[in-house]
Amino acid sequence: MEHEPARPRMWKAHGTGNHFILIDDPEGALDLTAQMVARLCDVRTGIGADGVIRVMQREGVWFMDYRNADGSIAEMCGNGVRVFVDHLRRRGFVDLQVGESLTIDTRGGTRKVDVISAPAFGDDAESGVWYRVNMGPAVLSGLGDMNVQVVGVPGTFSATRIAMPNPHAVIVLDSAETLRGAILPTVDNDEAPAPIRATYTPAPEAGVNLEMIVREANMPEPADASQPSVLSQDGGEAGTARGHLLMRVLERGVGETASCGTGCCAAAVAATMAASASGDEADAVPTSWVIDIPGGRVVVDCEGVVERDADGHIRLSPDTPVYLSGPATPVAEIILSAL
Ligand SMILES: N[C@H](CCC[C@H](N)C(=O)O)C(=O)O
Repeated sequence: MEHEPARPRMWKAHGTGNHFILIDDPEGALDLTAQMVARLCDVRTGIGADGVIRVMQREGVWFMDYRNADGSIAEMCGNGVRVFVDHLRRRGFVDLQVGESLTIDTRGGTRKVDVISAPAFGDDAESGVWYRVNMGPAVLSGLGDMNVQVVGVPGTFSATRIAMPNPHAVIVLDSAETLRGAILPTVDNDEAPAPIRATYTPAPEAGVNLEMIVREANMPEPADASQPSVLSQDGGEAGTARGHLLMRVLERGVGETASCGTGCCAAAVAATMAASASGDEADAVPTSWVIDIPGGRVVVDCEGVVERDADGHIRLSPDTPVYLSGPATPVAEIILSAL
């Protein structure tokens, strides 16, 4: 008797509202097409997700095969890395306790992930765990060479473009109210109806993720100086100046999402560059940022990433990594009926 090939097992999980379908494929046997990814991610006729993560191994190393909701391939996904490692732990693929680390592989290179205790301001009572990811160095791809217009936000904004290594354009808005007023499509920007499309001049050839940030004057409670930093658990500098950002994001290949990990890293680096350029005393420039996105809160640490060369010009260190810390939350195991 002929047997149907076993269907791959799938799960749904999110990292601060950036939601993913995980497909177990340890042997890398599945032929995952762009069309399959797009069908799974369709919120009406599929499961609905911002992206698909195929859980596989390459030469004995766990590899995050990440795809955007439209089926396109991205180099990296910061929230995805946390969700990926959390899934490996829950499935028993790895044995990893708080205080331990795992190095995984992605198209953007290897990433070391520490399992840490959730900080006091995290809302992760269930697991009590956060993940802190070494996201590698940020690369400056352009400063003031791209203008951005967003529907609902008056004016034209000069972008700070940063590769993490996926491409990001960060613009700074003046207030939380302005940020709330932005109208963003829920599909890839190029596919959106013209009246709600964000405009990039010049248009980025391989697309771009857009981050809109607002710097808040005050730290959120209770994440003030009296709280232990999630960063200090791994040698982060006690007394590092901290800042607070609000952010919304328009993801390449997806549309507006509730969170973007690589985008938060790009935003933190851009905010540190802006604070350095505004002439703040070096030790008052925040290098650790609490970032509130619509789907929750993450922390980005970029100590030593923004440097000044001998002529006083701001540049990014090619060797110093950016760290992203945040939660990972399982949602469901999926049994497909159709698709
Ligand atoms: N749409 C992005 C990839 C998703 C990254 C994001 N979800 C994250 O958490 O880093 C891109 O095409 O570059």
